[in-house]
Amino acid sequence: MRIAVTGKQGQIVQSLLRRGAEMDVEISAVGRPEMDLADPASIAAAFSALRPDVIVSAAAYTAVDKAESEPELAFSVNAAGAGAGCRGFCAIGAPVIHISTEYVFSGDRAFAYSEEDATAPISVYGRSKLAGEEAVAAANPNHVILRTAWVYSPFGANFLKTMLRLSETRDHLRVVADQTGCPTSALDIADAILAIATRVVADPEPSLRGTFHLTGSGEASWADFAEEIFAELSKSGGRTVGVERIPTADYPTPAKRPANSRLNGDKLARTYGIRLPEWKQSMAIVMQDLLNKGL
Ligand SMILES: NC(=O)C1=CN([C@@H]2O[C@H](COP(=O)(O)OP(=O)(O)OC[C@H]3O[C@@H](n4cnc5c(N)ncnc54)[C@H](OP(=O)(O)O)[C@@H]3O)[C@@H](O)[C@H]2O)C=CC1
Ligand SMILES: Cc1cn([C@H]2C[C@H](O)[C@@H](COP(=O)(O)OP(=O)(O)O[C@H]3O[C@@H](C)C(=O)[C@@H](O)[C@H]3O)O2)c(=O)[nH]c1=O
Repeated sequence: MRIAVTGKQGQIVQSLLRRGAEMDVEISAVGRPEMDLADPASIAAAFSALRPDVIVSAAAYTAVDKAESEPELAFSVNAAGAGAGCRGFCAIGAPVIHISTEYVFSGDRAFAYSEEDATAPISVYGRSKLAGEEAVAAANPNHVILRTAWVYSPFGANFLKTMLRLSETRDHLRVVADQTGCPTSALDIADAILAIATRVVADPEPSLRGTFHLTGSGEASWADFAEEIFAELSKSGGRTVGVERIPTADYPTPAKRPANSRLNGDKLARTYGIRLPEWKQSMAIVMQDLLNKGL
């Protein structure tokens, strides 16, 4: 199976490339400078040379706070760019697996969100990703949209690496405790993408298409996540860092985040038999990876 993925340095791209190398799957990463999602002409040109069996649409404008002051760029990459990319993919005839986010929801409800729940994004990033889902679905009926959340990995920028970096200069951090979700390892997402790709390439069954939720199992607040990171760090002989649990109101940011970021993964479990491991288990693996590299 040949896979093309958009983006080069992103967490999910890098995780897919690692898993692809381990499992001997051919994966081509297509991204800047040759392919810029803000430049539709570059998308068509980049894909005309490729003949993948499946495309993973993983590139996105992911700077949640910055998007509030750059809405045009966020929309051109996450909505118009994602849609233009998928029209190109559709011409190739390949199915597309598009990655989206729980930030398409408002976070106002008390339970984990299902695929049928109404979307109502509260940030520019969330609105641009929702517009991207709509553009992808309109461009290519042969699609799987995977909504995930709170992604971390040994690669790129993420909350886990931010906590480790900040802990180098501080023995105490203030972290919000009233937003709940589930931390999700990009390596686990890569495993799921490869399993889903294998199925959609081989089987035209309509129920394998559509929107699915995919996060680590269990739940946490950002403060729980930070405490677990520092517990792992200290277990490995590293620094001791205290976490002060604070309300969102005490950590003002340009973009609003959903109070409830939890996603219900039952549909994916039912359809594909995929459920990701408990988040603490996966986090320990990523921490070990980073600590082995001396980070
Ligand atoms: N991070 C998270 O917590 C979550 C992420 N998601 C979604 O998952 C997907 C992957 O996220 P993640 O791996 O964390 O992303 P990263 O922020 O790690 O990387 C973003 C990727 O998008 C590429 N990119 C950004 N702008 C452009 C552009 N104009 N043209 C081409 N490529 C571009 C980057 O390119 P380059 O290689 O040049 O740097 C990079 O490869 C995204 O769709 C995101 O919305 C969903 C839920 C949670
Ligand atoms: C650095 C820091 C953040 N926080 C809070 C702010 C915020 O509410 C929360 C997470 O902050 P971040 O900016 O790292 O996370 P954020 O960029 O909002 O993460 C999101 O990224 C996009 C791409 C997604 O799709 C989402 O699923 C989600 O993972 O932690 C603290 O409370 N203390 C701190 O020291």
